[in-house]
Amino acid sequence: MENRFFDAVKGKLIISCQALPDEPLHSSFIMARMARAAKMAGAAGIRANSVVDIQAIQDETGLPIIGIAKTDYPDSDVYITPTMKEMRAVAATGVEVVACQVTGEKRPNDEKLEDIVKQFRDEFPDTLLMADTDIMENALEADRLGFDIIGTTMRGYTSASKGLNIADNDFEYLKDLLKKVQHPVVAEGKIDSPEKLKRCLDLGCHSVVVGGAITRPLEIATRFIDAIK
Ligand SMILES: CC(=O)N[C@H](C=O)[C@@H](O)[C@H](O)[C@H](O)COP(=O)(O)O
Repeated sequence: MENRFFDAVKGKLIISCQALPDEPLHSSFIMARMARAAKMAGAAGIRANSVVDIQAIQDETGLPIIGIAKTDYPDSDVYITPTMKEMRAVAATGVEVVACQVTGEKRPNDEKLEDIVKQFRDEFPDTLLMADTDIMENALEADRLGFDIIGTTMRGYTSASKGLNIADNDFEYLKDLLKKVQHPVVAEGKIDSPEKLKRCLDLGCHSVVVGGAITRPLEIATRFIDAIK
């Protein structure tokens, strides 16, 4: 089966529609409506968390989806689709891409990333794999392991990348990453303005994911409130 993802999103915007249980909009119904708005605005794809949200968004939009399952385990800091169990559940929805965290940290149950990739390829040969990375070392490891897409999702969110922002020094890190990896790069994480989206595409990213700046009203409202504090 041909995977439509790369053609569909090339040079375009993917909108992440996510709300965890502790967020005000937590609801598959609401996420599907968010995705409807994203599609109406012209988004080429959606990124979504959890099997139920993914299914609701598939029904609502028919757009290609990057699927994840955020899951906390007591023995690991890796939470984005951390084990083969979540990878399987997400892939079984029929999403075009499954993304998982690649940040060099120990995974739950001591699962090894290399084994997960092999197993996933065996079970889901038509589904693309995206690596949610934080620093160059881990992005290069994902590239070496054959991930189809190198994402910058975790930059600034791990101890190794604390305090860093993808936009630092006019996207210096992204420029370097684009030179060093073989697989297409999808910029994601803290891209919070149309200008930054455009810059990432101009630099050569295959596509860009924007989330909170579009779909998290609490985050958007807080930026306004902070301006008058
Ligand atoms: C670090 C982490 O858990 N990131 C998550 C990954 O799926 C989402 O919470 C983000 O919203 C998504 O990556 C898009 O990024 P931003 O919302 O910054 O545009």
